[in-house]
Amino acid sequence: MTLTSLFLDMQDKNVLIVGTGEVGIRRSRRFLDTQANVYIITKHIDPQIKDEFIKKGAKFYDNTHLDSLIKKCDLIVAATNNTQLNDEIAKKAQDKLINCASNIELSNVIVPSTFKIGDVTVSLYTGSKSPLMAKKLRKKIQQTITTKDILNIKLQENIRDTLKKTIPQQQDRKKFMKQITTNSEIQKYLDENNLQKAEEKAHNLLKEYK
Ligand SMILES: C[C@@]1(CC(=O)O)c2cc3[nH]c(cc4nc(cc5[nH]c(cc(n2)[C@H]1CCC(=O)O)[C@@](C)(CC(=O)O)[C@@H]5CCC(=O)O)C(CC(=O)O)=C4CCC(=O)O)c(CCC(=O)O)c3CC(=O)O
Ligand SMILES: NC(=O)C1=CN([C@@H]2O[C@H](COP(=O)(O)OP(=O)(O)OC[C@H]3O[C@@H](n4cnc5c(N)ncnc54)[C@H](O)[C@@H]3O)[C@@H](O)[C@H]2O)C=CC1
Repeated sequence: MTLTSLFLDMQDKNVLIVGTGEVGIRRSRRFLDTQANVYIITKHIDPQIKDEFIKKGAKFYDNTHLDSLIKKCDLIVAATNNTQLNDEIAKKAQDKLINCASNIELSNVIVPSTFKIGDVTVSLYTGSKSPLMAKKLRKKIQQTITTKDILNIKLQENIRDTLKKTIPQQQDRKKFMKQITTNSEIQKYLDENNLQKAEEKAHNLLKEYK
């Protein structure tokens, strides 16, 4: 296993997408949403999608700019339906971050199946064995994360700031945090979607703790 999972901050990074079929469009949207500088080489694109992407800051080019854009960019996505061309692009970009949609062997970046709910991002990968199962598992996992989980995260975010100022030892802060996730009154408030009451109770517990 030579892969590890990371979250990259793509803001202001230069990303080149070659090809604007299903995959190229999907990848373009994904990187535009991270506020990367997205450069797109296209032969043909739906004018409505082109407008949407230009509004989000994308810049469009034809094939003659391929070499100079590879040089300029940090991450390259080869997503044409010409697999030979994708391979050539990937080989030229071996010292960059490269996602070759048609050849995993030439990729050093995998685009996982991803969803975001509240402050949680889940990304999963089936080892290039089954993108369809990745999609199915994504939906399955999506259903298991509840509003209450998201509220627990918000509660901990709020209480962590106060804890760092009031409880000096990290191990003690951890103990207190665990207490919050198991306190039945707090959890009942979160069941009722009442974050404010849960916070009040947590702050009261903190006062008692000291
Ligand atoms: C290696 C990888 C690429 C990479 O990282 O660049 C890759 C490769 C390939 N996928 C192919 C096909 C399909 N891909 C999808 C869908 C997704 N594919 C995605 C990721 C990945 N796909 C990476 C591995 C992820 C993993 O293993 O977990 C997802 C998760 C993320 C995303 O793309 O945004 C997204 C689901 C998003 C979601 O909804 O969650 C569907 C389903 C559909 O379209 O509905 C099909 C048709 C069914 C099928 O063919 O299986 C083919 C062509 C095969 C052929 O020619 O026959 C190749 C190339 C090859 O296998 O050679
Ligand atoms: N990684 C993934 O999730 C998936 C990968 N694939 C693979 O990725 C590749 C792309 O798949 P799709 O987007 O579904 O194909 P598609 O057929 O929808 O789109 C291919 C695009 O490449 C463009 N193109 C072809 N030659 C070009 C050139 N010289 N310069 C610029 N653009 C060019 C075409 O105009 C077209 O818009 C295929 O090789 C396919 O096997 C397919 C499905 C999913």
